[in-house]
Amino acid sequence: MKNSISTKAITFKYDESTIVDEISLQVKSGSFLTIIGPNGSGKSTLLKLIAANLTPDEGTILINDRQLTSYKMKDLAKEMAVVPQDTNVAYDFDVFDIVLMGRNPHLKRFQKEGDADFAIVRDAMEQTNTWHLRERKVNEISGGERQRVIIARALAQQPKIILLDEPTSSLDIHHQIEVLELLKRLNQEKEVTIVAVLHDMNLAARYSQEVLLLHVGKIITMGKTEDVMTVENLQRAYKMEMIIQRNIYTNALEVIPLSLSAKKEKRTNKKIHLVCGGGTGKELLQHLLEEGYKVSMGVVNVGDSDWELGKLLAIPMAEEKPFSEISEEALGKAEKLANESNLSIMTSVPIGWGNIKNLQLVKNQLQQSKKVFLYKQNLWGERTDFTEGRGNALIEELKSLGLQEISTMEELLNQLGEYK
Ligand SMILES: Nc1ncnc2c1ncn2[C@@H]1O[C@H](COP(=O)(O)OP(=O)(O)OP(=O)(O)O)[C@@H](O)[C@H]1O
Repeated sequence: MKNSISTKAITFKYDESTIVDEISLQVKSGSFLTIIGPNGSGKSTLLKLIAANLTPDEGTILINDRQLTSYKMKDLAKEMAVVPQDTNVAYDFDVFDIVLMGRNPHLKRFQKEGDADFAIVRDAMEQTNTWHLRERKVNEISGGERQRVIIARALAQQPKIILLDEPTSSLDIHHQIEVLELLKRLNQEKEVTIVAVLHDMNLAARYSQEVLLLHVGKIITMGKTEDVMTVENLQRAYKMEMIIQRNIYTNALEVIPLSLSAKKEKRTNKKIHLVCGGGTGKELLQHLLEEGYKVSMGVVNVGDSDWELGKLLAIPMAEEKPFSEISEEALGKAEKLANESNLSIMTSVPIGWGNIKNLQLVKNQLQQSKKVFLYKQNLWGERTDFTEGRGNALIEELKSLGLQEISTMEELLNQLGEYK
């Protein structure tokens, strides 16, 4: 398959600062590539170089296997349309006329637009949901409406390649999806090559087949979305902790940022063991990690939502098979983790015959004079004991052994502060 875009070691400097640093890349014809990277990494500059709005200091750019510099502007506009980040328009034309300008590259000198051109313009405006704006002045519509008008103009150009710089930045969630679905359709049905700068990594993962990750003017990696969007790659570029999972509805990769490294100065060697389950530990786990504690968990059942988060965060866990009673082996592992911790916290996990042995674990900790807090969340009302009273009776016994009940996160974190 031939390349739509090919750059060879392009470098661009503003004054003495190198903004794009010897970038070589190939975009195959019919690809949907998104460019991601932190602020100032050079995404817009790279796009402007490919769009011929800027000229590289070094290196060459080919568009459809032909030197970019050899194109006349009009010929280039037949091959490639550009939707810039800034969609302000210098002249106050009607919206319809702005979109009609997209037909200019296809007209001969002094040739007037014909019915076919008007039909193409109408179609482009309908696809971008802008037809109703046609008689409005382009600078008297909202930023999001104008963004869609400029996309309509790009469609009217009927190019083989569309470059877009943050095409969804001013759009509400409905129009974001509408525009991206439209780009996906153009890509799949008309084989238009799409290259878009997107800040939203989740949209990038959902719509593009390929991702280019840029960092201080260099490519960290470029390739299939799954290969690029890994915790390791994204952490290198964005310098923060995150988890990546598949969205249960779209099955697309989803990045969930965790504000952990912000609190590095809080790091402590104190360990806390969490006895939780059924999602009762998720919020607490995140707070504990943010406060710098090392956390272990268990016993939790495999597949449980606390277990899932623990897995994603590589938390040491004592685990048991799904829907199974806690085995001696799993209990032993949890005991070991709890023994290695400075203290334990039990959440308001409902007690059933499957997990009642976790109370034994708590009892053992208390009997060794170790501190154990009961975080009383009141998530389930009074329905937390499914063992005909055995669980509640055990909890009363644990309280008499020193289990300390706390009912707010704030108070719990304050109390833990004493153990730092
Ligand atoms: N006209 C300019 N003159 C001087 N420096 C510039 C100019 N335009 C951009 N820069 C600098 O070039 C670097 C890259 O900018 P660019 O807009 O390409 O980054 P970006 O990755 O698109 O960022 P963002 O995510 O914030 O849009 C930045 O440090 C920016 O300050």
